[in-house]
Amino acid sequence: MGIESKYQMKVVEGDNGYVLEDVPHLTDYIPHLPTYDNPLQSNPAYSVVKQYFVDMDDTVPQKIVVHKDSPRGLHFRRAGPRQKVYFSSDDVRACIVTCGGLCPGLNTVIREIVHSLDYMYGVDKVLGIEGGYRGFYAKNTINLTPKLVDDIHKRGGTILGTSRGGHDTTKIVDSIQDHGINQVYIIGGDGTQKGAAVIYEEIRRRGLKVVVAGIPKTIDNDIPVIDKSFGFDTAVEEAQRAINAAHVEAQSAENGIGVVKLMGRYSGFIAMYATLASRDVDCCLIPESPFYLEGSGGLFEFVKKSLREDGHMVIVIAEGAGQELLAEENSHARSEQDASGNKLLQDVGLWVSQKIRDHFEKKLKMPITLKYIDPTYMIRAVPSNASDNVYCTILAQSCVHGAMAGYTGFTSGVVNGRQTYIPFNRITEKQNKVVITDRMWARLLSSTNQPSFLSTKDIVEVQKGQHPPTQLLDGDNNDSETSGKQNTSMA
Ligand SMILES: Nc1ncnc2c1ncn2[C@@H]1O[C@H](COP(=O)(O)OP(=O)(O)OP(=O)(O)O)[C@@H](O)[C@H]1O
Ligand SMILES: O=P(O)(O)OC[C@H]1O[C@](O)(CO)[C@@H](O)[C@@H]1O
Ligand SMILES: [Mg+2]
Repeated sequence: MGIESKYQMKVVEGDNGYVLEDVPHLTDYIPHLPTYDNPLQSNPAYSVVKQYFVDMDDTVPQKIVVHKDSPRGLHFRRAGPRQKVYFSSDDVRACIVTCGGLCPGLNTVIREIVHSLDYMYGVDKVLGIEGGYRGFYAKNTINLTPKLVDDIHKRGGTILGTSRGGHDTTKIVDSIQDHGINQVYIIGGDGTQKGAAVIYEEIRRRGLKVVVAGIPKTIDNDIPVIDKSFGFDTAVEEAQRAINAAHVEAQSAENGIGVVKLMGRYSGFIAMYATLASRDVDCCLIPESPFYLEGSGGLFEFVKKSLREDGHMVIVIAEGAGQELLAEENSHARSEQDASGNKLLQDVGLWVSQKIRDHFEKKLKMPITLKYIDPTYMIRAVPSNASDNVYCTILAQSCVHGAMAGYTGFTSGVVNGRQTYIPFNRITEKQNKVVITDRMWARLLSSTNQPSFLSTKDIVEVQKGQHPPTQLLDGDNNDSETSGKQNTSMA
């Protein structure tokens, strides 16, 4: 096996098409670093566990459904504690920062990093950076102790605060150096991980013995490679309350329609899973599946049919759905961005509700009762549920093991149910989206019986494999079962 560096990517190739996309290590740019026995060796909790330390050669495949002759494909380094560590406990000065929008579980991850560092590795110097990236240079720090963080997992939000924008690489790395920090734990979404990648590069350029480790956070579940992001399950669960309310309202009125808008800027995972979970939703609209209102196979026709058959209906719409329809109508509207450069979306829930009202009440003179529910921030401001708490704990522990072992420039993530270290580039190169030619979307369509909004021409082209490679119809999770996407709890 030979190692070559491609754009700071460590790629190891082996027999039968085996490829390991490895993560950087401090020794890649600082040779002859001293090592220490892992303190877990004398920790009563672990010393009796057989093979607790991860074998250096253990890797995790990205594709788990394979054919007899298919290449073994991409692998990631398996996460977990190593026999040797590259920091003595007394020397570690860690910091934790949370960036981007809120997500259930942020506090759990903070808690578990602090606890893991202290209880497993005897590290008691952990700084909390307040207010996201800009907190490195514009805010005070707080000392995070196991006692201080003991019950923060019961609260929503992040005790450190968060923000968008304000990523000044030089100032951030200067601050890391000034504080003598040598382990940086960065919790955030796709933007945050891009920021972490440039911090890592600058640290490496300066030749510092500082580990940069990311933990992916996003309720949109738009981070690629990993099975799912923490907080997603909680958000889907919380969304059920809004859907239930919409259903009750719709059921109790003549021609009742409940419209629920859920988060999901570019990826409709929350809407898709909330719909699949609920069974009360008749139509789910997501950014990846363009829809139309008028004519055969359109939304109005489906609403009319549902009202005629059931007397009521519930529509779930992801906030990023139908934005192209709104843009067509408001072509003069200025496109605005948030401080991180993310496009600010128009309220599609309000828009579609008004369109339905206009169509049925004004055009068809058919009375309807439409209730629009926008629980947007409610689904992400709650504390994480039990399964997300466990998930956050595992992610945090793995991240700490990797940092202590000297790995850097990595994100801690679960791939096919296994803990891995994934290079930043792989995490940031694209966004994870619902692929509407995947089985999962087909399952949803079969469950709601809603129109697919695809034209016959689209369907024929897809079947013939002639459809142009668009983000809407192509993805590397061509079969969500084979990619492990969202299937950690599925057989
Ligand atoms: N390309 C980039 N390079 C450096 N920093 C970035 C980049 N993109 C975003 N950031 C920084 O990362 C932080 C978070 O980014 P953003 O607001 O897009 O949220 P996010 O991490 O994607 O989370 P989410 O979208 O789930 O809320 C911000 O402080 C932003 O300045
Ligand atoms: O917190 P803000 O800036 O209002 O951003 C909201 C966005 O953040 C997210 O919750 C995560 O990216 C999106 O679903 C949503 O569009
Ligand atoms: Mg983002």
